[in-house]
Amino acid sequence: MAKIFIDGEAGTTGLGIRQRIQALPRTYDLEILSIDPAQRKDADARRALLKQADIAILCLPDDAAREAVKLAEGLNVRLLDASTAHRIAPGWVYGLPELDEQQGARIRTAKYVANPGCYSTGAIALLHPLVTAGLLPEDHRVSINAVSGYSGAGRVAIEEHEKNGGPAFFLYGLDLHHKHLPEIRHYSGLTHSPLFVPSVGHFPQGMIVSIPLHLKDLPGYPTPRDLEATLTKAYRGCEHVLVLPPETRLLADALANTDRMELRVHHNGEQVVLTARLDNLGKGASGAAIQNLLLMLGL
Ligand SMILES: NC(=O)C1=CN([C@@H]2O[C@H](COP(=O)(O)OP(=O)(O)OC[C@H]3O[C@@H](n4cnc5c(N)ncnc54)[C@H](OP(=O)(O)O)[C@@H]3O)[C@@H](O)[C@H]2O)C=CC1
Ligand SMILES: CC(=O)N[C@@H](CCC(=O)OP(=O)(O)O)C(=O)O
Repeated sequence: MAKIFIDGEAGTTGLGIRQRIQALPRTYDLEILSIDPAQRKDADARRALLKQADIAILCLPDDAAREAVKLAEGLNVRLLDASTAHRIAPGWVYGLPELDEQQGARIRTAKYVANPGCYSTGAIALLHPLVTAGLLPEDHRVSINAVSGYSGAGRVAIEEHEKNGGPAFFLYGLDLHHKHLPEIRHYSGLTHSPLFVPSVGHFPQGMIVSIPLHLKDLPGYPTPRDLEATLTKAYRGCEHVLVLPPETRLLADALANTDRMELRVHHNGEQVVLTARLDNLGKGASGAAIQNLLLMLGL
């Protein structure tokens, strides 16, 4: 039986992971080690559970995640970190199994796996295959727009939205230094940091990441079909990522409570908008963590 400790189990991501583990078939034989809620921030109590666990999933703010890694030093436990702390850190494997054909195998044997950011999952899934195929030059200057459900900002924001009605819609990250940019740049293969404008709508779960491109600016003037065919080939056989035909209207929360992501190439022949739709708490967080956990366990 594999023992799993979810550090930060009571938070938004932690809760989603616990519910998903509990819903897995019993034959997977997983045991969740839970901490006494009164001791959830006590370093000794956390280390004691890290010592017993085969895998610990860190669902903590970045500083607390870094602290957990220190607490686990010298122990046999493998770590899956949902925070932003280790996404491009040396020695950590990026937990996006669909990144390329080897990524699943890298995750399977890794001691340290970093779960991707929600926006990053959509952006990298759209950009990486196009850069790899040479359709998008590495030094192309890319803009990314995105909207997330309010659960993306954690428990305190959820309470604010649900108690006070919350704002209908807002842009944020307007200093243009969003915390996901380093991983987006690193794993998409771009040499320039994209211009990224995230936003939040007054709906709990869901996300659309969209990337506009002028095809005439790309080498060889590719067609929308070239882009779609490249994405389709990259994700053939992937259970959680689907490349689908364009739509005229895309609802941001249509995949709420699923662990899927849908990619589309919308176009008018000369201009395209690539879109990734997902649940920020599903493929954008807890669903991805379960995918990684099962890979790490060889299940
Ligand atoms: N929400 C999302 O869509 C996504 C979130 N993430 C990442 O997952 C991590 C958790 O986020 P989220 O679940 O939204 O956040 P929440 O605020 O909902 O939950 C964080 C949890 O961590 C606990 N905690 C805080 N400090 C410590 C500590 N020092 N030791 C132990 N426990 C601690 C909190 O307890 P208390 O509330 O009592 O302080 C809370 O239970 C973050 O790094 C976030 O960036 C990743 C992908 C998406
Ligand atoms: C709506 C909202 O605020 N979203 C968060 C990102 C979600 C998240 O916490 O992502 P990671 O921890 O995986 O990086 C933000 O923009 O900071």
